[in-house]
Amino acid sequence: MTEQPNTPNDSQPGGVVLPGPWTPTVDAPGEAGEALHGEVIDQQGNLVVPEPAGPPARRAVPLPALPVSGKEIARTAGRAAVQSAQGHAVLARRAAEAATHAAIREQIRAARARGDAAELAAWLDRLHAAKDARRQRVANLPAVLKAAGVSSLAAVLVVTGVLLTAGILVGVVHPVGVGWGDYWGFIGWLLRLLVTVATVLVPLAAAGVVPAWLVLTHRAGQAADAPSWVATSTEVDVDIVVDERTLTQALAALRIKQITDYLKKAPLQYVVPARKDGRGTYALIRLPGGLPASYVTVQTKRESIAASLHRRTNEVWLRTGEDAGLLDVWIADPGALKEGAGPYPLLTDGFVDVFRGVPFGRSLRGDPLVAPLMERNTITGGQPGQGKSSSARTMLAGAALDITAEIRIWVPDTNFDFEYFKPRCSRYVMGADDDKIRQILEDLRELYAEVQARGQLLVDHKIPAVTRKKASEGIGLHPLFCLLEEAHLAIQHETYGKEIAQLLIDIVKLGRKRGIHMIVSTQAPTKDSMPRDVTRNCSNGIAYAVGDHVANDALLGQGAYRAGHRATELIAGVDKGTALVKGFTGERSVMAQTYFIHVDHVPALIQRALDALDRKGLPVPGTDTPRGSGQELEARDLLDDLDTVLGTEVISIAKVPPLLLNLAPTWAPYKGLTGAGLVKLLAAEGIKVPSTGNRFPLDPVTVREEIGRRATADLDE
Ligand SMILES: Nc1ncnc2c1ncn2[C@@H]1O[C@H](COP(=O)(O)OP(=O)(O)OP(=O)(O)O)[C@@H](O)[C@H]1O
Repeated sequence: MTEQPNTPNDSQPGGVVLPGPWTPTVDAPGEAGEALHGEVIDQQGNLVVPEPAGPPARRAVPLPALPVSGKEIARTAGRAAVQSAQGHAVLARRAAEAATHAAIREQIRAARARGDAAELAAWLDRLHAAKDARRQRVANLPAVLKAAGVSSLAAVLVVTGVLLTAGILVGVVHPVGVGWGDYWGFIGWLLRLLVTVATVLVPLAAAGVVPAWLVLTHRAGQAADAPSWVATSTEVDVDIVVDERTLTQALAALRIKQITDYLKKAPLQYVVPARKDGRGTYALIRLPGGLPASYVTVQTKRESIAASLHRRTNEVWLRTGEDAGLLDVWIADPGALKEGAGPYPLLTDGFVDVFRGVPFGRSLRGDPLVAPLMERNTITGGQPGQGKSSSARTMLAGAALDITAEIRIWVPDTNFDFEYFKPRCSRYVMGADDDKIRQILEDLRELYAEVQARGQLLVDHKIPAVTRKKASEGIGLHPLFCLLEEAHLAIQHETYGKEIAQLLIDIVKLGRKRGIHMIVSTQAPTKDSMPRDVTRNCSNGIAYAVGDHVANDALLGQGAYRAGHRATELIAGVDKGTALVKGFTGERSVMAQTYFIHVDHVPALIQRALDALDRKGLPVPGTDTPRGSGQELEARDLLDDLDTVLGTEVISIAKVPPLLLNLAPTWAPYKGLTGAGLVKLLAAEGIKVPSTGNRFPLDPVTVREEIGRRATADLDE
C-alpha cells in the first residue's frame, strides 16, 4: 500500500517533529515539550501573543490653503446642521435594524445564497433565540415595572415614616422641649436644599446631553451624503464608510448600462451585505442584467471603484464569486497595508515541521499565512529592493528550524543576505566570479544526480512522493531546500548559464515529489532570464512590485494579469515587503505582507537549530556527504562522447544532438541541445564547424584530431 504524502509522523531521526503549521514548543523537537498547534510558547511555557497591530493610519490629504469666505463658513455650518439632521435618520434606521434583527436576517440570506445548510440552520436558531429572548423581556416588563413601582412607594413610605417619627420625638416627646416650629423649619430647609440642587443639576445635565446628542447625530450623519448646496471647497477628507450605499454608488459611477438601468427600478442585491472582515470590509453583490463580475474586476473599473471609495487601487479587491454574476468585494481600511505583518513568530522560540509549511506573513485581511513547501517549488521576483531576499530568508529560516531539513544556498552575486545561514547549509556558494558560478553548476549537477537517485528510492519504497514518515527514516529522502538567489545571473552566465538553466528545469520538474524544493529568486523573469519550464513548475509564486504583465504572469501564472491578479499595482518603494502570492491558500492569489527577519536576527535562529541537532548528536543534514561524492556524479567529456557516436563520415551538425542524447539520456547538457548550440559548444572546445551551404557539416576527423592534440599536450606538460 502506498502512503499519503505529507502525513506528519513522529518517527524521524533526531526525534519528534512536532505537528502544527510551525509548531513552536518549549524545546527542541523530540524533547520535553508538547506541541501546541499554531501557538508560540516562550521558554517559560507562556503563550506569546503577537503584538496587536495599531489602528490603521489615516492618510493625511494635503489641502491647498484657500481664503475662507463668509459663504464658506455659512456652508460649513449648514453642512454640520444637515449632517446632524441626517444622523437622526441614520440612528433611526439602525434602531429599526436592531428591532427587526436585521443583522441575523442578513446572515440567513447569505447562508441561503451560499447553499450552506448548516450555517443557515445555525442562524435560524439564533433568530428564534433572539425573538424568544425579546418576547420574554416584554412578558417580564409589567413585573419589572411593578417591582420598580413597589420599591419606589416603599422608599417614600420609609422616608416619610422616619421623618414623622423624628417629628414626634422632637416636637412632643423630647424632654428639653424643642418645639414643632423648629421641626417644620428643618423640613422646609431640607426641601429648599433639594430644590436648589435640582435647579443646578438639571440645566447642567441638559447642557451636556444636547451637545453630546448633536455630536452623536453629526457623526452618524457623516455616513450619508450631504446635499450639494452645503458643500464647501475646504472639506476635510473624511473616510468613506464602506457600506451597501457607498458600494452601490461606486458601482453606479462605473456607468455600466445594466447597473444604471437596474438602479432606476430597484436597489442592488447584496447576497452578503457589507460587513467588517479583518482589516477591511467584505460584501458579495449579485450583479444585475446578466452582467458578469469579470467585467467589473478589470483594472480600470477597479481604479474607478477605488477612487469612489477614497482608497488606493491595491486596497480594493474584486473577484468573481461562486457564479459568474456574483461580485466578491473586499475593501481594505485606509492604510491597512502599512500595518505590516508584525514580528516573525519564531524569532525567539519554536520549531517547525516543514510538511506543515512555514510561517510567511499575513494576508491583507490580517490572516496568518503559511508557505506550503513540500511537493512544490517557489519563484519569487520583483523590482530591486522590494523584499525578494527577505522573503527567501523567511522561508529558509522556517526550513532551518526543522532539524530534518537539508539546506543548500547559491548566491551568484556578492552579497551578505544569506551568510549567517552558512553553518546550517550543506552547500553554500556566494560570489559572482567564474569559479563561483562553475561551483554552482557543479552543485546543480550533483543535485540533479540526487534527484535521479531519489527517484529510484521512491520506486524501491513503492511510494509516489516523499512522506513525513519516509523523510524521517534516514534513507536519503529527507526534505531538501535549495535557493538560487538572483538566478538570472547564473542562468545568463556566458559559459555555464545554458547548462545551469537546463539543470534547473530538470530539477524543478522532477525534484518536488522527491522531497526537493527549489526557490528561485530573480528580478523580472523574462524568457531569457528564466526558462518558462522553470516558472511553469513553480506552484508557489511570490510577486513583489513588477513593471509589466510579462513578469507578472511569469510569477503568478499565465493569465493572472488579465484576471486582475496584478503585482503591477504594487508601488516600488512604497509597498516594500508586500507581495501578491499564489499557491499559499485556496485563492488564486492573495496579497501578503511578509514577516521581516533582519539579517542580524538570523544567527540566533540558526544557533537554535544547531543546538537542537547537537542535543540529538546529529550532524547538520547533508554535511556528512562530501561534495560530489556519495551519488553517481556524472562527468562527461563532449569530445569523447562525439568520438563514440560519430562514424567516419562527415555529418550535418543538426543530426548530432540526438546521437549524444541517445548515448547519455540523463545528462542535462544534452537535453534540448540543438545543432546551433553544439556549434557553440564546439567553438568553446576550439573546433570551428564551417557553415558550408548552411548545413554546418561536422567532420569526425576534426574532432579526433583535437582529442589527439590534447592528449599530446598533456604528455608535453
Ligand atoms: N517584509 C518586510 N517588511 C518590512 N521591510 C522590508 C520587508 N522586506 C524587505 N524590507 C525592506 O526592504 C529592504 C530590501 O529588501 P530585500 O533586500 O529583501 O529586497 P530585494 O528585493 O531582495 O532587493 P535586491 O533585488 O536589491 O536584492 C530591506 O532591507 C528592508 O528594509
